[in-house]
Amino acid sequence: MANTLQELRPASTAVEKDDFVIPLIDFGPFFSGTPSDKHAVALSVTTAFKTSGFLYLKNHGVPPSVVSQAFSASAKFFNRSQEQKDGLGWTTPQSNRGYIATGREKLAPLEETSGINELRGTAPDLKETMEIGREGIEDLPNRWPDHLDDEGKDFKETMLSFFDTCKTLHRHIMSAIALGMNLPEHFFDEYVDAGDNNLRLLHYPSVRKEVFQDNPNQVRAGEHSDYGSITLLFQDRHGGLQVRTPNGSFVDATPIADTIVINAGDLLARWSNDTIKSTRHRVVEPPKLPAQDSDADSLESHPSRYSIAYFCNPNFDKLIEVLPGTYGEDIQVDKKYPDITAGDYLVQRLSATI
Ligand SMILES: O=C(O)CCC(=O)C(=O)O
Ligand SMILES: [Fe+2]
Repeated sequence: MANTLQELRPASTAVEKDDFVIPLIDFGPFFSGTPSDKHAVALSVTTAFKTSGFLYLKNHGVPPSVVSQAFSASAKFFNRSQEQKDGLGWTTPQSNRGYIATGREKLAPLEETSGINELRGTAPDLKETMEIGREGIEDLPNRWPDHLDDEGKDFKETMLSFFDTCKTLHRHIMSAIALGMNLPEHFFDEYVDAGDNNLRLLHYPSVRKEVFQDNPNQVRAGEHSDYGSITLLFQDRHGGLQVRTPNGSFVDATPIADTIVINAGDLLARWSNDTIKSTRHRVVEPPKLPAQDSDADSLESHPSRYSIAYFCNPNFDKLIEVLPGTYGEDIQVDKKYPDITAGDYLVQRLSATI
């Protein structure tokens, strides 16, 4: 049995502050290792989700060239005129597709969404995003720029392919979670095969440093937890992502080349009867650079930052019932949540922030 302390220990540590650790996990053996290697990876992944709620993944099977192609198509998209982007605007939480201009969405913790309009006014998120949903849903078209020009056609092709690549990785990670929770490896397959996921391209425009000096509440993206099952986050090298530790302080989730930051969302926490944690995070002014890059520190503005978040969800029509093994008389834990369909849960959450 692979359940020894040694194998529970993740490969290495990516982020550490006080007792809070975000591991860097090598996913390679999950694909090609022995059954016991695979089990060890699964336990590392699940342990990370149960403790910090976050992990960094390497050897995840998404080639660096595929990631850089997605980043380059994203940068070209945000470089379009405001008029073209507004012409592809986001409309409703039900559709959750299209372009969202700076200041429209204000991410906030669930219990604070009532004050959201006030926050939107004083310190709007300094970001613009493009939301891409599952392709081919009747009445919910993606807002592609393919009718604009060839670059728009390339954008569509790149993003559809990236969506599928991420969808496959989602399935593998859910298999790892299943094994790590003593469920059959393919337990979640029927919950994730539809790919009701959301690909969000993010652009944090270049911003003058005095904006942060003048307003201590100013952030690039407000503190929040994600809504779905897991999020695959690809970040560029600029930094600014921070994760909240249990004592309420924040720790930098510093970019590590060729890794994906993966965090659990609220619906997975609920599904797991809160054995898995959905941890709050935010994006702030980038941290000061190391001495050798100090030239950039003397500039008046921070450069643009790009990131790509792939929000994974269970199929919208699936009923989410608290997972077996996370409650019951034998472990003396109550079932904390009633059943809800994934789609109903997610539309409720999205409606609160826009
Ligand atoms: O841009 C990032 O690094 C994080 C974005 C994020 O957390 C989100 O969009 O939910
Ligand atoms: Fe997030």
